[in-house]
This record gives sequence, C-alpha cells and structure tokens, in this order.
Amino acid sequence: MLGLPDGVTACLFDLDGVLTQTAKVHAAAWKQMFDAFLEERAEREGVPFEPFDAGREYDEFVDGKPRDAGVRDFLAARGIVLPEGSPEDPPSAETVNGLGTRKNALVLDLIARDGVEPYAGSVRYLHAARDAGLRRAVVSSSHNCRDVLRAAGIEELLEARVDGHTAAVDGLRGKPAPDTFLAGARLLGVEPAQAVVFEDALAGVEAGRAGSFGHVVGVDRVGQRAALLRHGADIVVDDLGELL
Ligand SMILES: O=P(O)(O)OC[C@H]1O[C@@H](O)[C@H](O)[C@@H](O)[C@@H]1O
Repeated sequence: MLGLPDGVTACLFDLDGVLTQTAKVHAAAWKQMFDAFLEERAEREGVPFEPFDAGREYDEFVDGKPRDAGVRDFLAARGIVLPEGSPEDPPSAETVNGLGTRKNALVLDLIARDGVEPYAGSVRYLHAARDAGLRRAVVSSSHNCRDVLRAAGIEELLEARVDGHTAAVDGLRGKPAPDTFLAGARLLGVEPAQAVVFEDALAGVEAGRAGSFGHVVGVDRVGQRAALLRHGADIVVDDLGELL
C-alpha cells in the first residue's frame, strides 16, 4: 500500500526537506551564520577564511540534527572547540548555544520574509495515508516545527508531533539516535516494525536504521541517493509522490 511493505500501519515523517521546502532555508541560514563567524575568526587569527560548504558540510555534519549538535559537530570537523554556554546565551556569545541562537534569528527572518511551502507530492501523500487509515506523526529536530507546519498549512494532517521542544523536555537524544522516532511510534501506539520513517537527512536515515523500523524511505532532494542508502535508507525517492 502506498509504496510501503505489508504490515506497515504508521508513517513517521521528518519535516524540513521531507514535508516542507525548508531544508534549503536552514542550509542558507547556517551558511550565513558560519561564514560570518569563520571570517571574523580567520581575520583575528591571521589564517585563510574557508567558507562553510552548504552542500557537503551541511549534509554531513549539520542536517537533521538538533541545533546545538549541528554547531558542535561542524566546528569539531574544523578542529574548533567553543564553550557550550546555555540556551539563554545572547547571539553575541561565542558559544555553541550563542551561535545556534544567531542562526535561529536568520531562519526566522527568512521564514517571515518568504513563508513556507510544503512539497505538493508530500501533501498528496499525507492525504492518501490518512485516507488509507495509516497513522501519521511528524518527527523533527527543529524547535520551529510547529510554526513551520502551521505556516505550511499541514498541521491537521498529522496526529502527533515530536520536535526539538518535546525532545528537550523528555530528554530524548537527537538524530542520528533513534529516540525521537521511537517516541513518535509510541505516541501513535505502534511498534517500530510497523512504522516507516521518511527522511532526507543522513542523520535521519541513520536514526531510522538504528531504531529497527519496518522501512526507511530516503528522500533525495539534493543528489545524495548513494549516501542515503549507505546511511540506512531501504529505498530512495526524489519525491513522496513517486510512491503513489
Ligand atoms: O534550529 P531548529 O529550527 O531547532 O532546527 C534544528 C535542525 O532541524 C532539522 O530539521 C534541520 O534539518 C536542521 O538544519 C536544523 O538545524
């Protein structure tokens, strides 16, 4: 049914890049923030400025992970260690949390300016899944998940939500750990083996594999089919509409 194996009764959808066209908004905001940080640091230390690669470095170190992990993992890949700070840090703080706050202000500006578009194929898939009686949850690392769902007009098509806020409150490890997807399955009252994970991020398909879900659908928006398969996708589609 709907391109899924027999026995699947529930769908766990990532948000940014799967349901909504916001992965590129996040990538652009990350690039703007990291480039400003790296450029200032290069000037201060008298070393060459190497810009953030919004393709490779975003996909490998940032995409799909909670905000603080994205900052930490990218900086570690560049050999940079900053103090953690706290979520209350102002954007001026040169800490993991401060940099995350800087980036979030940029994301919110971009969303306020440009709005949020869902993928048409994903909206059709959500309707088809609902009509077929499949349970549906969104499982996102983003603290902005609810606002993005509302702006995209698809909130009511989902029965449950696990996001950056709920994960923090419940102490869940972020993707690539499977915890948030497992929590989504629990909220829908299904076993992991009965649920399918839809993910565009490498960290996300890894989480799907780590949780032993019934099926992991990689969604390739940026030409990384082989990497999605390597990291845990059972199949890869360019758009959810292909499964209909
Ligand atoms: O900063 P937010 O909105 O809480 O989002 C955290 C992460 O959420 C993920 O969905 C995105 O793929 C990442 O790019 C983003 O960094």
